[in-house]
Amino acid sequence: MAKNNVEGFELEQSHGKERVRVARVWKSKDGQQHFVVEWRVSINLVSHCVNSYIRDDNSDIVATDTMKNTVYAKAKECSEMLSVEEFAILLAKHFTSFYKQVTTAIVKIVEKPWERVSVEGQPHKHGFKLGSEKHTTEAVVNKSDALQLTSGIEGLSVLKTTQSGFEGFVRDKYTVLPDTRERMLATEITALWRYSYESVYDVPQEPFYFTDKYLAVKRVLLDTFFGPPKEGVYSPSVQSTLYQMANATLNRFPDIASIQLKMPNIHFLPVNLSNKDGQIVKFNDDVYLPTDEPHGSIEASLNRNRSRM
Ligand SMILES: O=c1[nH]c(=O)c2[nH]c(=O)[nH]c2[nH]1
Repeated sequence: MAKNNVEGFELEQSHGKERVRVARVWKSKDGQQHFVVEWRVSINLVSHCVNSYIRDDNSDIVATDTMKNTVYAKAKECSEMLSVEEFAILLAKHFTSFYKQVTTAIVKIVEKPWERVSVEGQPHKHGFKLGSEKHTTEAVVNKSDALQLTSGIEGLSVLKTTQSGFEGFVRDKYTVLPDTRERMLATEITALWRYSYESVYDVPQEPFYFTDKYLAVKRVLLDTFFGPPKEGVYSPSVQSTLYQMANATLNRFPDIASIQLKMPNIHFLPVNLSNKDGQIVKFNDDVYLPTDEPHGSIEASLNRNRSRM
């Protein structure tokens, strides 16, 4: 936010355009294979335009309509396919370098998960279907090209039918939940990690560096959640599993400085049914009532100790 003292008050302001949708198609050299991304872009500019608030003078305003058009113009200019992170940095850098009054640009993008389909066992040249979890990013760039870059995953729904329990928690007069070493564990992971690059010039230039990193982080999160394919891994709580996932990510990726994970505990309730004649359904880790609310909310972030960076 830009801060100004005006008429005895402190005014903080920024403006931008939210949810600009763009899709971009690239073609292989021979034109045969197509690639597509669909992005939802939100731009927020911190700029010196206090006169628009207090003097009805818009001469310093970058119109939000212009910001929207810039998304399409820059998408057109990108003749080579690039990662969502690179596009966010490129856009943010444009705003801070092109407009003298813009001090900081914040660009957030959510990528829709279009995935190439296979038909008759072969990857289709131009056919895609929508997947589930989304790749997100936020680039904050200021005039001196300082960068804060975060990426994330939204809506990664996972479930395991065993190797989960919860016991030894606080027990008081309101507690009814029994201790268990056998339950279903289901969650929808939201992850947000911050890269340690501090300037737009520090960012690795290898093509798809951040796309590959996104896929690798997702792999580590999932592998840690599930454990090995045959035996799995026991989860004593969502808290413990969340910590293991965050810890594995920071250990594996030196250029990730911190990670935040949100893992709601989505309950699958045991079904037991009886009537006056007796029991109809006796729960034996088999029939569940899936729910979406209420759900437990468990979140934490893990940061590298600054002294070790
Ligand atoms: O893994 C869990 N963590 C909790 O904090 C909690 N609370 C609860 O009722 N069930 C669970 N499970």
